[in-house]
Amino acid sequence: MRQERVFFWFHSSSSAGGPVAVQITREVGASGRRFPIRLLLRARSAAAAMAENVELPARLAILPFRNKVLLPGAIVRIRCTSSYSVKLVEQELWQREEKGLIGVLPVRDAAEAAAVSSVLSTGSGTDSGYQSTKAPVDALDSQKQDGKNLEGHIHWHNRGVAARALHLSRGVEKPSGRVTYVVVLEGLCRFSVQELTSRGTYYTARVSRLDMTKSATAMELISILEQKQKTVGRTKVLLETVPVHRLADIFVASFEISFEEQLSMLDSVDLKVRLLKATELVDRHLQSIRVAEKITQKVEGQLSKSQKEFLLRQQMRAIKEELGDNDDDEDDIAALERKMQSAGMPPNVWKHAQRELRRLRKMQPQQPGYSSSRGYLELLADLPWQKASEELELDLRAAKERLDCDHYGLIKVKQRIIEYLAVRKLKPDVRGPVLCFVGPPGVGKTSLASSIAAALNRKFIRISLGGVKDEADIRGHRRTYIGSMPGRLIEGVKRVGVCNPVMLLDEIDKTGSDARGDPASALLEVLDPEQNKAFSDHYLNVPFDLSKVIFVATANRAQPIPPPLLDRMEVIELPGYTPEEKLKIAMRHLIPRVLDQHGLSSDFLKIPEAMVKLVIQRYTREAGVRNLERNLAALARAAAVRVAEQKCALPLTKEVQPVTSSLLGPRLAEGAEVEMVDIPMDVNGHEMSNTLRATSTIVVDEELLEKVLGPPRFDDRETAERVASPGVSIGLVWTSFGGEVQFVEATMMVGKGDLHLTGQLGDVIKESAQIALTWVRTRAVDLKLSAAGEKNLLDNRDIHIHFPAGAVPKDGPSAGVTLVTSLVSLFSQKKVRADTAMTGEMTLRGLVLPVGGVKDKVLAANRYGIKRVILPERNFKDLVEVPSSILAGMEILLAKRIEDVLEQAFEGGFPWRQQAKL
Ligand SMILES: Nc1ncnc2c1ncn2[C@@H]1O[C@H](COP(=O)(O)OP(=O)(O)OP(=O)(O)O)[C@@H](O)[C@H]1O
Repeated sequence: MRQERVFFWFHSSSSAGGPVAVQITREVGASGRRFPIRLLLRARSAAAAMAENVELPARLAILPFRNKVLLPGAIVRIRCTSSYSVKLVEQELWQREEKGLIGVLPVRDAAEAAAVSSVLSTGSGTDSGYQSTKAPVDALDSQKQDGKNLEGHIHWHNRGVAARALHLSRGVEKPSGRVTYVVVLEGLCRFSVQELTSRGTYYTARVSRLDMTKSATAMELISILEQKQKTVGRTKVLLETVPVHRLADIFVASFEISFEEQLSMLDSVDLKVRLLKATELVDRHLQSIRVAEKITQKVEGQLSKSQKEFLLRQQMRAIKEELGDNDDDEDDIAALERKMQSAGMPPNVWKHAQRELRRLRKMQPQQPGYSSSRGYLELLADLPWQKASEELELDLRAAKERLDCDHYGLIKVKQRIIEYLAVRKLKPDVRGPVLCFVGPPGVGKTSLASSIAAALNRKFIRISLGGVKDEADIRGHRRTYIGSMPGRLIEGVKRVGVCNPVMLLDEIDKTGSDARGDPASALLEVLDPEQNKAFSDHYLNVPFDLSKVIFVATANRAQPIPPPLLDRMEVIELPGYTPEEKLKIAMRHLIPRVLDQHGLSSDFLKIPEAMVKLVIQRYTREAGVRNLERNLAALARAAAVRVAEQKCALPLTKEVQPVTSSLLGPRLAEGAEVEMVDIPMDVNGHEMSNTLRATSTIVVDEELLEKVLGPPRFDDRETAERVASPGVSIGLVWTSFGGEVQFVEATMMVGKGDLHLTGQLGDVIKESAQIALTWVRTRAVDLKLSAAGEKNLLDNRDIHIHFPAGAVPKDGPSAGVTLVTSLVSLFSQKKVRADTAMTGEMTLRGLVLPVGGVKDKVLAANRYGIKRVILPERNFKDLVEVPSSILAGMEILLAKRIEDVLEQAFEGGFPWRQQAKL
């Protein structure tokens, strides 16, 4: 058991008074366990008053304090274990009825005393000389030196303090049976030693009280002292209740001062001297506190806020570690904070993030909001607030080369892209229009956008908007929703990791609106350069700057795009490819890519041009090249299987040529030696490839084509078969897949003249059907469509018109003339020509209006092997777009009126000139 001193700092509320230290002594067990501190200040004030009236006996038993002074007013708790002190306490305090007084006398070793006495005796401010009594002591022990004897020569100080016991407790140690005491002593008044005598085991001294002398200056000093020590709480109570002349002792007792200073305080009997000394000590103490404060402030000032935070966090971490509270989660949060710090958020976002982080810190991981809060902060930390890919000086020639290298044809489109890039080069922060590539699937819209990104040395991200009907898909859900997420744009930016990517808004025409809001209006904000500087995502809840992003949009058709959105974009149309273009694309781009994707090279697989042509004609009927690419990939897969099989078979003999078991069989049967060859093979299998090169190159022929791709899916006989009966006509329409050939079938039965329409038709096409029927009915007589005497024939029949490919939704006005032709064919029972397709919108007056997508429509007819196309006359100028190679093999007929269409559509001229056969 040992003792330690504990200081309590009472801080003044005013700036003038510094902190006041109150010292308490407490015990520390052998194991290091600290016993609770009992603050005895309350007792002091009452005791201080009593000390004034204390009657000092002539003799006092003397308890020596080694290197320590007990001052009047101070309280100390000591543990007595030596026989000297135990005896003294037992006889003087324990066994007495009324609690007696004992004298506490400082002692020190003789050598030490000799060294200091000379200094002290001449020192100023001491009102009495330093005289020590030299006496041999056998066994002296005080509070600390348990079991240690004060042997040899020691110096007794000639002044001490009478003390009384405030508390006394007795203990018996087991198994030794040794008695110990714990005494709480309070210093009362000073005395001087007249004579020191040994009385059995301990000393007694004849003493005389040293009374202080009051002086006016002392009171003045006390008032200064009081000013300086404006304290709170218990210390204040102490100041108010303790007589002023005792304060000096009390304060000094609570300071950490040297033994010499303590002695000199003890020796200062005169109040004036004592207070002067106390003031000096208090001053010194205050100064040291102020200096310490100043230093701390200076250091604090130098530390930036974040450094300070870092230090505090480190401390907190250390404390938690000490408490065993430091789990992985804390580490995670610290890592998250580091990540947030390096994310480069703008100040307002950083503040917001800090607030959220503080919330997260207070939460337990099991708490419901924890993971959502964490996910949110992760997003904030992951978003590229500042991070951008470095834009190199744009080399237009290189960009052009890149576009040419990636894409065949598309000359106009590439030209427009180069113009766009040139403007960006001259004015990098230009708020140019958003490019929107419109065209059927597989014509290279996506790959063009990625080429733009490559040319600008920016990252590329594709955001699919197909089927997005909910505004929240674009803007995210508010965090109040369970499972809320950021919108696709913010998610995309997070994924790409830079704030200036090329962002492809794919299939912008496929967004729709419903009760859950309008995604197009959110897109308006995104595409508006004025607004996208502070794009607000509901989940993110803080603005994000999208102005550095280059947006490119794609759509299959421009028509469904809401006009305000279309207005913000520059539409670049990519029409479908002609068979020749497809062939070139396949030979130059698709085949090398497909071979590469399948780990093959042209040494293994050769697809001759003629075969590619066959694939285009017989296995695909599309505007783009996606299916073509798919079919080529199927060929490559089949080849890969063969090559892999050959790899297994080859090691049998090096003479195997070609590697087939049919050849190998007879040779082995003849008894030829089979020589085993080791074919060295590196990691990429190059050696193997070289060996195989000589042996087998698969060349695709018609047979292999059918084997792999199956029987041809399309041929030119289809149209002839489908228009084999009256009532069927061939139209050309424009769908999201580009130009298409659309058959229209009409039939009639006895009824009330109703019109039935089937085939997933939209409102516009339904209305076209009504218009067409009305047109035909009103002209039935002129057209000689009804038999004599059966004027109302058409009124007594129900008409059913069906558009095959019933699963595909259809809409648009350009089926008008096709519908009329189909009805006329039905009523006249004449077949339309199988080699003729038509397109054109009609009105009730019968005019054929110009239509859009002429090039695509002509290309579609070409794909179906249709040789004649009837177009409204006004579409004449659009024919320039149609490649001459296509036009060369076709007959384009221009119609001014519907009658012109009818005249061309039927075999043998005008059907209405003949008698209708109903
Ligand atoms: N002119 C071309 N030159 C070379 N390759 C092309 C060309 N046009 C298309 N391709 C290739 O065809 C494939 C399909 O193109 P892409 O995915 O860009 O089509 P898309 O028009 O974006 O289709 P979707 O509308 O379905 O998104 C890609 O592999 C692309 O490289």
